[in-house]
Amino acid sequence: MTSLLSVKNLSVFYGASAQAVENVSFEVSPGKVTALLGANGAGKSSIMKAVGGLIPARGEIIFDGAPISHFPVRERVRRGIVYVPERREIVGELSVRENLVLGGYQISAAERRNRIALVLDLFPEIASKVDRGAWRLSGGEQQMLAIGRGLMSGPRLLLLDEPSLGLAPLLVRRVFERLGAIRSAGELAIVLVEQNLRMTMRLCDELHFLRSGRIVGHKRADELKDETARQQAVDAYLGATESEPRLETA
Ligand SMILES: Nc1ncnc2c1ncn2[C@@H]1O[C@H](COP(=O)(O)OP(=O)(O)OP(=O)(O)O)[C@@H](O)[C@H]1O
Repeated sequence: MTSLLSVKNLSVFYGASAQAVENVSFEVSPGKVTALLGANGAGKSSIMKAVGGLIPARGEIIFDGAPISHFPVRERVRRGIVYVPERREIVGELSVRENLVLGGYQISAAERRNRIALVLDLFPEIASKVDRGAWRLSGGEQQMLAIGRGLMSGPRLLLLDEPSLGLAPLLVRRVFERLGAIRSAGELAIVLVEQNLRMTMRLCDELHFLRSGRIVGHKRADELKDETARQQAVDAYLGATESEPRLETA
């Protein structure tokens, strides 16, 4: 299958000498979920932000056959790439609806109304609170709003940075259920950064393991179906030399 996203020899530097990502290459096919796994500081968010255009990077980023490295965020969003950041960054002072409108700032008013209806359909938890201040939502609801806002522009590639961060296990399950629904609905591809390996396994097709800014391993989800295989992958790619491994296998 032709790739939707092709990342080639991506490197990210913070300052002249601090290299956070080193020659990372991977492909994402339309409609597939790709996970980036690794301990804290491995470079996962930096890769996502570089693809989303939020930070500068070296290397090639090809989206839908076109090089996009020189495009600003706005143009990447227009082409269908949306980054949903790790800490949600919803605007608490605005209502749930207004937050969704922000996500659809590039589309027509009619399209925006349709998209809001679709998002609220997908996330009934926030549908009943659509005219309330977003600050009143629970952590899980805020995460749903952040994902919903990401969906407003009708993306073809959603970059989801730790959607389960700080959520109780039941809410993690709910968020992942909805991601499963988004996934089965169509051609939307997702690149997911997650610490929860078990949930990620259920959702994703491909997994890339990162350590110190490099991809050190790759598995298809079907190669990691049983606990032993998962543990072996964690030990081989993430475990021993990381000072602080933080990958939930349960
Ligand atoms: N704005 C920044 N300025 C300087 N260094 C940074 C900046 N952002 C990240 N880094 C460094 O780059 C490296 C990779 O960070 P990054 O946030 O990409 O890792 P991560 O795998 O997403 O970590 P986590 O799971 O903790 O979010 C780390 O060493 C981090 O300290």
